[in-house]
Amino acid sequence: MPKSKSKSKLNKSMITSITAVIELSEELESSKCNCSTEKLQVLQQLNSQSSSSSVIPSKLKPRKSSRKLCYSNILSELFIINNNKINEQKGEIYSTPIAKSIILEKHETFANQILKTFDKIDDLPYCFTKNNLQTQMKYRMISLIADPFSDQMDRMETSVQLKINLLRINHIHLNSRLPVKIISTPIWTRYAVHVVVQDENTHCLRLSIYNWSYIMNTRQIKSYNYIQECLTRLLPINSCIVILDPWFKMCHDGEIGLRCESPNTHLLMIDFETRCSTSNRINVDQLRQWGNTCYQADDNLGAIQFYTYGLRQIDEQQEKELTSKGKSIGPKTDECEQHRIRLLSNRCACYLRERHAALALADTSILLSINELSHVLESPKTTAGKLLFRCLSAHLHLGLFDKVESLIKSHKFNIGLRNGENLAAITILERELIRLRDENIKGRYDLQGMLYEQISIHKNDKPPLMFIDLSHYHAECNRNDLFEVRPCRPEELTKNGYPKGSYGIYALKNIEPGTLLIVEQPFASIDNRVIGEQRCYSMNFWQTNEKNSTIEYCNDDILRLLNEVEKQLLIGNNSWITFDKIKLMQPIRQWLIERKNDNETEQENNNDTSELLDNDQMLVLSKKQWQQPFSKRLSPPTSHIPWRILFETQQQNPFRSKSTLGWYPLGSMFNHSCLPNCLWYLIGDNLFIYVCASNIRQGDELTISYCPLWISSLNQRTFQLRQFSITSCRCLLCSYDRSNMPQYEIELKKFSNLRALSRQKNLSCSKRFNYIEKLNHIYEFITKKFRQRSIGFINEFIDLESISKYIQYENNNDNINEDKIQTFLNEQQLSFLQRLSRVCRLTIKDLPKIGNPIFLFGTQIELLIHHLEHCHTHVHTCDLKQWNRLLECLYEIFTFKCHVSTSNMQKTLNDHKQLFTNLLQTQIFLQDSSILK
Ligand SMILES: C[S@@+](CC[C@H](N)C(=O)[O-])C[C@H]1O[C@@H](n2cnc3c(N)ncnc32)[C@H](O)[C@@H]1O
Repeated sequence: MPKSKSKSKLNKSMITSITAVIELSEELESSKCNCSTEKLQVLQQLNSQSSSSSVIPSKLKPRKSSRKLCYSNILSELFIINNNKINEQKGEIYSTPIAKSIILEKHETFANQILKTFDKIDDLPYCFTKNNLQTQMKYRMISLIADPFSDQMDRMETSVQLKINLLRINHIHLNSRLPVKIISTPIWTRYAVHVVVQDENTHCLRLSIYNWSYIMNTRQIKSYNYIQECLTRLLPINSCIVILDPWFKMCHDGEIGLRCESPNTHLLMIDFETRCSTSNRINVDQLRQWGNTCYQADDNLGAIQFYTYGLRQIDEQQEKELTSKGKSIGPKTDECEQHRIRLLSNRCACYLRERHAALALADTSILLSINELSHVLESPKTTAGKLLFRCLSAHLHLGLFDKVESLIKSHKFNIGLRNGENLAAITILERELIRLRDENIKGRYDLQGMLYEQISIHKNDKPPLMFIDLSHYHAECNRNDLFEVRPCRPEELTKNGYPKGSYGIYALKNIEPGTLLIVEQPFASIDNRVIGEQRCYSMNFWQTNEKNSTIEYCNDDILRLLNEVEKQLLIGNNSWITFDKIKLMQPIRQWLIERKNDNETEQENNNDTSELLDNDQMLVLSKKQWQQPFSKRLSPPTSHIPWRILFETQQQNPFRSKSTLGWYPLGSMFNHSCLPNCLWYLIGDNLFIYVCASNIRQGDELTISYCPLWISSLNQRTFQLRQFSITSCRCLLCSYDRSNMPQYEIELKKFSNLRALSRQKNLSCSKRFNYIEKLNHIYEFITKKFRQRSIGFINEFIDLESISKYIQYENNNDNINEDKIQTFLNEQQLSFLQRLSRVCRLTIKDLPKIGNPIFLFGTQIELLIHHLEHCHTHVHTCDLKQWNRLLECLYEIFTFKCHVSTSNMQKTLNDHKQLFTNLLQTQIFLQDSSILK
């Protein structure tokens, strides 16, 4: 494509984006939808044939990761918040509240408008919601306590009671409470629930509840109907709630209302809680049914809550009966026990689905504590059978393989397991037990099988239920005999440019390439493919610096993952083990240390001690302390953690694949290097990290790459690393590249410009060839000029090869350069192995011992395989054998010895081909630069 044409096309697309943004902005401004703090806007309808990308401005499309916008000025305009209005009214007391009828009428109009919007969404392909994360960054808190309700009750008791006409506008009333009654049906927009509330004086206000775990999208995406059902259970008309630290504000739409940013900590569902815990209001059966409804919708947090209410009611009933009979301990009634077993079994299923195996095991422990099981097994057969399996699964998930084996063999389990339908299941269980043991103890995984499964799962397939579908479940593996997680020493911090207080992973021994280090299951994860099919995109933005108004934004999937993190914490809060898992992740760890320092400083000040521990000493002390797990009975050092800290943790998280985004606490202790010695990939949501470089000596740091491998441009790598808060990487590659600036970058830029030109469609063969010759010239130049670089220009090598291959298969209609082209291609082919060896820093004498196997990881090996398959006649038989040995060795390393290659050349080639085809389809760290392939 000629330069001018491509430029005009670019301009055109920019104009489209800007126009659409302005249109959107204007629509937002003039919207009649006055009752909402967020306004739903629908972009013009696509005609059914046109692709989404032609209409949605590219800048509006959700990004895979959070990054700075180049259109920040336009967006600043678009998102301008009417601060003036807010400031005008700051602090004023709302002494004459607006009439109830007006508020209710507005609410109804809004409800109708929202309904229409939801209707419209079914017809319209895309819809955008703007979502300002500023308030979440400031006010949203994540609860870390076991019983949030009693914590809220405690806070309520010590707070001052307020009424609506005593509230100050734009003010957060700390240490206060506002008891209110629900007087309208709640309305759900995608981010908030709006409802009208009334105080004891019958004064009314709109209350907007944001970030409510009951209805938020987590790993599960909740349907509109399901959310409506939840809301009728949670906020029925006339029910009472208490708002803690009420925030009364002028909203963006000019309306005055209450805003609750952190309902899990600030909204006391007093009526809901009483209804669920008092047996004469809602009975155990009803609670179980509500739990089952949640469970069917895969809302396991909701289900756990209802089953727990049910169990509590049974306990209370029993206690009451016992005290009324004057007995301290007496026989439990059969009916009660049946109820209890059912509830425990169901709750256990939820815990297993959410991978809280320890909690699941606690729920099944009733089975282990009963000596004579026949009594339990008299309960409906299916319940008892299920509970037995759940008990075994919980043990399996915890890696207690020997225990599972002995339980299966034990007499008491046999009664329940060896009958009819259970027999088949037990056979499967016994088989999977062998596999899981191999995975956990020997680190042997069927990688190719797992990858294949991953690509063959259809996008809309629901993930299998883990406790039944054991074949999809994989054990964790942790070779902590080979490495340690420890704070970096001062000299390591300086050398690598890591921030103060950084941790890293260090080898405890010399480690061979192809050694598996960890297979980790996520703390929380989401399937990020689902979101691509959602019709509603939101622009989640926040200002990093209020003075210069830099606007950043992130994708919906990041918010969904953070909601999932919160959900995991809420589920696991009754055992501190859950928070314990993430407390070492950098931003969380630092926050805890800062808090500890603050608290101690405060204490010291109070004690009037002027002598403070110096900072470094404090860090060392704190680190030791954080490394120890919290005792089960002790609470974490803090009852709430700001959501912002979780957000920052996510900003440093490199672990995502084409299908999954997750938190891996151990994996996230690895630091980055552009020339790493370890590789990682996600298969499903299992994270694999293994050593792939040679020469790892005891004490060496083990590193991974956070960005795609083999990007030659230092600028590009720096840009990518910035999203992980790494401003200037000091690895070997970056240091070398930086020392050769600016020429280094200029030459690469020349290469990439020419590459773009050579990839244009509809070029004549000779023109394309012209570009290829120039490309080759630059490639040769940089290869020589920067020969001291630890690794050659792999991506440029791949590009050149694939463009040359393209020309080989292209119809050459102008015969001008035919001979020249053919000669060039022949030479390229003949010199391929030599050039590959040069770029991957292999020397023939090294064969089959590879200098550094990691250099061959990527599309370059695909090219090698292609070459050996199609051009083997050019290769000397003796050399061919050596290359085959090299490939065999590499295959073992890349699959960390899970798959052994045979000396059958064709098989080795096929194995590699399959592995890399599958990795390319599932991972994002391998760039498929061969676009013309
Ligand atoms: C996923 S964490 C890695 C573990 C972390 N060092 C810790 O102390 O827990 C990522 C963070 O580590 C630091 N980091 C990792 N690799 C780095 C590098 N090559 N240069 C500078 N900082 C790095 C950055 O602060 C980054 O945001």
